[in-house]
Amino acid sequence: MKQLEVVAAILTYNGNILCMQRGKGKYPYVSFKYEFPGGKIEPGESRHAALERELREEMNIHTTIKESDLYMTVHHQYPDFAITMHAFYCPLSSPEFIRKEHIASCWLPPQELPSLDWAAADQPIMEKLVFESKPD
Ligand SMILES: Nc1nc2c([nH]c(=O)n2[C@H]2C[C@H](O)[C@@H](COP(=O)(O)OP(=O)(O)OP(=O)(O)O)O2)c(=O)[nH]1
Repeated sequence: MKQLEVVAAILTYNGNILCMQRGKGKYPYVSFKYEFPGGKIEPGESRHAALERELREEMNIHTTIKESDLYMTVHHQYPDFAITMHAFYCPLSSPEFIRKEHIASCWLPPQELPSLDWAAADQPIMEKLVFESKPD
């Protein structure tokens, strides 16, 4: 079974989180799902360098990711492959980006994240963001 190692960014600005919608792809269960932008780590690449590269390539976002900003790692088994996904927290100083690969995007406050149709691997990350945003 193919095993992917993926990095993804929880991009935040003004208390909102950037949600990106994938287009149609090879696998129906990830097609059109919402996700955190990122992608596969290339051989020899560190996690933070991979994520910085993906954000530049996919969105023209130039930012620095620190290993200490790791928010959560999830393992998920899809029908045709398994992924390990490392999600990094990444506050932005500007909400500007170019949507090069996704078909839609939106900024949402954490409590509204469950209104979108997320990729299954993202579900635990999304739920943690919602939980941690609740007042005590
Ligand atoms: N980037 C990203 N990928 C995710 C997330 N959740 C999730 O299940 N994935 C899956 C979808 C893809 O099958 C895989 C790798 O992401 P990717 O963006 O490089 O995938 P891709 O297949 O579009 O890339 P490519 O092969 O065309 O280069 O991880 C997520 O939140 N962000």
